[in-house]
Amino acid sequence: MNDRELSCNAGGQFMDRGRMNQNGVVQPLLTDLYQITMAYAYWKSDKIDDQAVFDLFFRNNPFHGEFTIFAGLEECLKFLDSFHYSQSDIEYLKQTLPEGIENEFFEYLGNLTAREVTLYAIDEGTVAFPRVPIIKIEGPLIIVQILETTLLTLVNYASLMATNAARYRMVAGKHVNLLEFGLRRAQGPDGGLSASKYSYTGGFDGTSNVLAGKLFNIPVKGTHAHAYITSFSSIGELKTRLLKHKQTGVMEDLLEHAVRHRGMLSHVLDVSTEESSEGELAAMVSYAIAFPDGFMALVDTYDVKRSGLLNFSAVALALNDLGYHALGIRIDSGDLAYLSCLARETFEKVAERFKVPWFNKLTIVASNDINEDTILSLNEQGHKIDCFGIGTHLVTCQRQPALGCVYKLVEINGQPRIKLSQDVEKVTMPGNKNAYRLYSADGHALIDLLQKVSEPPPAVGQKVLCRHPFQESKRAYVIPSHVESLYKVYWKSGKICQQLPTLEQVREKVQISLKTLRNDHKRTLNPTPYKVSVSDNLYNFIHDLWLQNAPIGELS
Ligand SMILES: Nc1ncnc2c1ncn2[C@@H]1O[C@H](COP(=O)(O)OP(=O)(O)OP(=O)(O)O)[C@@H](O)[C@H]1O
Ligand SMILES: O=P(O)(O)OC[C@H]1O[C@H](OP(=O)(O)OP(=O)(O)O)[C@H](O)[C@@H]1O
Ligand SMILES: O=C(O)c1cccnc1
Ligand SMILES: [Mg+2]
Repeated sequence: MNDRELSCNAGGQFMDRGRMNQNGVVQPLLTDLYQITMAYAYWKSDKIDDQAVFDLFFRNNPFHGEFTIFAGLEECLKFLDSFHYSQSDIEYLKQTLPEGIENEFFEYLGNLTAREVTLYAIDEGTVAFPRVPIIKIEGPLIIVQILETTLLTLVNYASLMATNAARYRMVAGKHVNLLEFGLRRAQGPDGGLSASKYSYTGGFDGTSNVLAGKLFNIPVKGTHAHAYITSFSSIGELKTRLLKHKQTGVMEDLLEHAVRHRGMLSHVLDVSTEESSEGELAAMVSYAIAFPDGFMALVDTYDVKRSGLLNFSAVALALNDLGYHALGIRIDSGDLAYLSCLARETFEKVAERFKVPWFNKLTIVASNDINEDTILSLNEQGHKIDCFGIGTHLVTCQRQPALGCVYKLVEINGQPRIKLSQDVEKVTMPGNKNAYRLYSADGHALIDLLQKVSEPPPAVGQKVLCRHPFQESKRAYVIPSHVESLYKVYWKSGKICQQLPTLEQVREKVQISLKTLRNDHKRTLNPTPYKVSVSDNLYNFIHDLWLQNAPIGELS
């Protein structure tokens, strides 16, 4: 990937020197104004040396599921690495912030970096659960506060998208190809690029988005649109019919071969050539001449049975005469179960009748408003689809458009902080915590456990009391066969401190991590919630602090 081009292409007008490694729109001013006004107020009240700990976590899994895939970490680290306000940022803030802000504050901002920040995170691509912070950040209050919005925007959609894609992969199974076709429907250009990147992370095989292919090294794939077929209305419009034989190099008339096969096929397939579209035949011939080794045709423009499959088979057999193998078809409307079975039957008939066994293996791509439920339903009905092209519902995350990660202050100057709420679900877990995943002997994740950092980590083979964070009666003893400490230090003293995995490795991690989850946590209908717990010590600490902070009402 050429990082400089990434910046130029994706947000060139905003790019400053030193921000070469990331989409150019990701920069310190990509934040909410209140982070900067708070920074001034903190600064004015002499809080510049205060040390804070913030947790970044979500409260509910998306898509009525019981897991989330954590994604976006690498972008967060690049953001920390390049964090500084440029001269023009400072000029803009001077004009924009309310009058009366002291000039020394702007000098302070101009020198601000993320050097004194420490960021802990779980590995990108790992399954994550509600309330277990996926990122924990420590450092000077002003800078860690300022990072809130940008880190959230980098994690929220990335994780939502990777989770959505992983869910599509789970219902489609390992052997079906999944292509992301959503750029035209995505939430703007940047949403489109992120969608392509994180759907690949979540388990898609490729994208139609060419820039995403170039920037992230994702396989780019595609077929053609109905416009190509409808741009031809008769064979008379074909300006060239000639194609070089792959082996002999002799130029031959591809149309002539196709018309001859079409006549024979009409008997084999029991459809009349009269009813099929001549324009469609012409379009397919011309496309085959352009891509003789990659011929993939859209067959639903007029009528899949009466026209598309007949014309496709005729052109594919014509290509075969000239030494080429077609790739397959795409169906973009109608009953995809029925039509894919019809297409496969057609190919099997042609394979047998014309002695072309590879016809059995032609790829059938299906598209058209596909979502998780459509795939589940197609699976139930039985279908012969090898590849789904999925756009709108994947990239817009139609079933749940936001993940809802939040960023909460949990400790300041060594003192825990708690945010109370009428809604117990929204009460924050105070203090600086560590997170562990406890595994059973068969390798499945049993429970996540949060503890105070001062507590010793749980040990293999030793009984640990795991408590529900808020419901006193819910607790369990767990004897782990394996204990995973979930946090690694990813950023410290101005440096990325771990070898960052490639996108490919994060994609693999997703599948490995999902395998550690029991199937009942992953099923689509009424999945079992995965347990997230706190140690006895942390439980008591939370509840004491809660009581200390909750005002006592008076009735009169
Ligand atoms: N066998 C099937 N089972 C369940 N859903 C299906 C099946 N076949 C197709 N679908 C879905 O049904 C919807 C059909 O869309 P729609 O009603 O727009 O019809 P269409 O086939 O696209 O018609 P048109 O030719 O007018 O575009 C799509 O969302 C598609 O993914
Ligand atoms: O359906 P999606 O999951 O979003 O997948 C992408 C869609 O984009 C293309 O056509 P487009 O929708 O632009 O036009 P069409 O519906 O008229 O084919 C393609 O043919 C798919 O139908
Ligand atoms: O290549 C395709 O078939 C494609 C690409 C984008 C949208 N719909 C289809
Ligand atoms: Mg469509």
